[in-house]
Amino acid sequence: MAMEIVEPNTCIRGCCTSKSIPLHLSPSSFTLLSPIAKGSESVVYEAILNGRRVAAKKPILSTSDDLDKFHKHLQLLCNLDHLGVAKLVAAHAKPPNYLFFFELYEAGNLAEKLHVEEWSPSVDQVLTITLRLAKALQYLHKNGIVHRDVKPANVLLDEKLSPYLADFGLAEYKKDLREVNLHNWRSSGKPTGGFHKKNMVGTLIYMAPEILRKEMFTEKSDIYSFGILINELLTGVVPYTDLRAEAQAHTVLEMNYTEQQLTAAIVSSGLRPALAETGLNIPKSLLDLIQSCWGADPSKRPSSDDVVLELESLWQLEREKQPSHFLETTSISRSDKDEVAIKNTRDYGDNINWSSQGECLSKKSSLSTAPDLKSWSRSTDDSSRYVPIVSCGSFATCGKRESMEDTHFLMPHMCNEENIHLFAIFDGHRGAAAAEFSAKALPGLIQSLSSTSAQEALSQAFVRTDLAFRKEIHSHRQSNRVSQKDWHPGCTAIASLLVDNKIFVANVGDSRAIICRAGSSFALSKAHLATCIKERNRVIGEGGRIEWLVDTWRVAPAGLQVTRSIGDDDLKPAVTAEPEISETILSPDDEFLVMASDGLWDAMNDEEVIGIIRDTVKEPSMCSKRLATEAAARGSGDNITVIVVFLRPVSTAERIY
Ligand SMILES: Nc1ncnc2c1ncn2[C@@H]1O[C@H](COP(=O)(O)OP(=O)(O)OP(=O)(O)O)[C@@H](O)[C@H]1O
Ligand SMILES: [Mn+2]
Ligand SMILES: [Mn+2]
Repeated sequence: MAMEIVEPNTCIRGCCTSKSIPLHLSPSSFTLLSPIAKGSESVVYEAILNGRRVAAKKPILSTSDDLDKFHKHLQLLCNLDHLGVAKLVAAHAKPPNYLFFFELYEAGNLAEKLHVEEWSPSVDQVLTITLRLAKALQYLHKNGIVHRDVKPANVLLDEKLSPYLADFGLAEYKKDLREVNLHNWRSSGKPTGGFHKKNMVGTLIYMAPEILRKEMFTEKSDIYSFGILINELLTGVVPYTDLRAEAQAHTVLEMNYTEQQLTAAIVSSGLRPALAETGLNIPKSLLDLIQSCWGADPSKRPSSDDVVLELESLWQLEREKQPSHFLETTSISRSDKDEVAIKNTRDYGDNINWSSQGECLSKKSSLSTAPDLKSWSRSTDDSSRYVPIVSCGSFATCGKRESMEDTHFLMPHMCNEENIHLFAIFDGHRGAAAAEFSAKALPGLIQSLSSTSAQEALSQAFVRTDLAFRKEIHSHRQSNRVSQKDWHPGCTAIASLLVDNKIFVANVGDSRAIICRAGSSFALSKAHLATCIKERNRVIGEGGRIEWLVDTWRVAPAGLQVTRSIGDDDLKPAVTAEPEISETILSPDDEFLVMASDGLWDAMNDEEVIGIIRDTVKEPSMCSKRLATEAAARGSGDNITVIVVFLRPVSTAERIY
């Protein structure tokens, strides 16, 4: 879509110009939709520009200095054009709207990908990503620009997971750096927004020692940050929070480093994040490269040209190793506890993107009625009530299985409501289609039902997700996009909705949720399995068949162990999507909530789960990761997804160090 350029194509002051990027936009050409992220210096929205989905970055402009900065930022962005740099597609530089429009990068930023989704890239992926980013840095440095804020949160990913360097809010031309360096630049280096703000000491951990000492900033400082970033990609660990690297972790953990102490240790004692371990197929020369990038002396660090050359040769070597690598991964065997009686069922609908189908439904339903989640709070109008302070994290792994059929989402502060949070896990069977669809469809449906009670909204949303998914499958079957006519994918679903001091848990299937209350476990849901007499009778009462198949009671003929689910078209209505819902009032006794798919509960009981969280650093995603890893180590053969939600504030020291 080519956008019209109105001449003269300049900003209102005349200082920004571009041949290809439109700088005049009529107010009707764009619409801001929901916010994607709130940074320290801007809010980023999903937006529509001339009918196309884009990201709109709206800087927070409060002083005339900020306005000067906006123009400088725009001048710089107008001059950038590189495959590895987030693309500016248009800008609006007139009062009252100052907006940058960028290409929308669907997979979000690299920090969230690593630490929220717990993505662990292969060495090959790390090399592909870092090579592209190194080329972007090389391009900037060649053009006399230093980025000054290189970190995973400022790397955006498209759906193919190709990286784009973003956020030029602190970037400067080298020629202007002298002046900037004289200015106490730290005043502009605020901690970063969103996920980071909650979890770490801002940008500090990516800053080169010379900057921490408040000396000159050069392009070699970008190289330092880049070294930290490569290592973070390889380890999946937020710098200086590593628990696996015994020696360093202990200094950092036990000494309760403050921001200043950490700075001092980086500057004077050469403290660095724990280096990735060679054991994991990581080439030694990559580790050498990281260490030379984060060396203390800037003049000894490689230039971006050097880094590109080195990464290019490593990437080549890795490519040559590829074939044998593939052989290794395909020889893993599959053991399907749930699906012994089910024919091989994967891949039939592989050309369909079930996530985006679900998302469509979610969008449609949330647009149809303006959500008013506050109404759930209003119904409990005791103003003196206790309200938990929530922090959440998750971890998901496919474990010993070949494919991942679990999905989940975390929506703290849903729709920007301070005290409303939604968390859910879906465990797919007979393929991942239903789980992928439901994880995207459910949030919008729940929002659209905010005019009813919280229980009713949950219940209706489950039922409607099920109906919509089965309708979708049906229509694909009709249009022959699903090649296998008797393919009936399904999933379990568990959703916890926190509204002020109440928690509502809706469940179908065998995922579970518990809270730790005054030190003991308290179940918020119960599993729906054919081994449970009440469920068995219900299924039979609704015309279903229960048989002893292979090793246990199952719903026939498909052989499903769970008696409630979303999808499973062939077993409806007996295998219902109507959830059981519990309502629990929270008090200061309640420490944390744990939700997990059966992969966890098969390997440990409630007390063990609570015990493990007790002796893990109080950071929810680390707790989730430890639980899942422990369950896998104990032999759980299934996909494992864990969500941990702390219901009381944990001190920064407990959380980070
Ligand atoms: N084009 C985009 N596509 C998708 N997501 C984006 C895009 N631009 C920004 N985001 C999201 O918004 C977040 C903040 O963007 P950005 O870093 O540009 O803002 P900022 O206010 O400068 O933040 P910071 O706090 O890092 O200074 C990013 O980390 C990313 O998650
Ligand atoms: Mn940023
Ligand atoms: Mn920024």
